[in-house]
Amino acid sequence: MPKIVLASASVSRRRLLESAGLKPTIMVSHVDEETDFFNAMSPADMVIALAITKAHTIREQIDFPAIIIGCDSTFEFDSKSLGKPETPEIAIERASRVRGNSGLLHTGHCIIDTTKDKEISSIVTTKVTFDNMTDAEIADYVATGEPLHVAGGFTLDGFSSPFIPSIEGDYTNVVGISMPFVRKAFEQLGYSWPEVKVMQ
Ligand SMILES: Nc1nc2c(ncn2[C@@H]2O[C@H](COP(=O)(O)OP(=O)(O)OP(=O)(O)O)[C@@H](O)[C@H]2O)c(=O)[nH]1
Repeated sequence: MPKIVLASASVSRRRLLESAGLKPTIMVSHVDEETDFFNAMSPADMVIALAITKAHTIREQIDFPAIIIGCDSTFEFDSKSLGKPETPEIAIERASRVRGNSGLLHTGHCIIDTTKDKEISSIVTTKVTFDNMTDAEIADYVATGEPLHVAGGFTLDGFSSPFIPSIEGDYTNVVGISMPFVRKAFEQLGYSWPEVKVMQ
């Protein structure tokens, strides 16, 4: 039985898999995402390219039967990709722009079955709508530090949840990995969900 390997440093992704009963082995790809090559792509193309790169980077490092899952998320607003804000100033500027508006949270997924040499890659997109946050609410939210390290600078399941009245599409996709997509991908690879849950 192959191991499930999550090619990600994301605690949110690990938690999503584990809370659905999966037992992933974590292997961080350390892929450099901030290159001109990726930044020149559209938001949707970038997350697929990065998910594939992360999964293949780990593919080259392992010699045991595995199903490798690579992901990348970004928030598309005004046709631009808003990744992790990294600084409070950028986080405040972004929140001021997206308040009262909607954007698209794209997550690229790449799933490689090394035992069958098969690979499934796809993007899942969720529309996220923000309430009108006051300047004080934005400052208070950014001061938590949480938005600095997440795509788009918001957390649907964290401190910004009071400011997101609606989403259209998959909730888990926003948090970091689309679990309905993962289940379908495993089915396409020939594994039932109960089988997947005993892989480790
Ligand atoms: N909990 C939570 N995390 C979010 C949300 N939106 C984005 N993220 C996280 O933001 C991060 C997006 O950055 P990525 O570059 O895709 O992933 P990473 O965390 O750098 O980890 P790698 O896969 O190793 O690159 C991921 O960890 C997502 O789980 C959200 O609403 N809730």
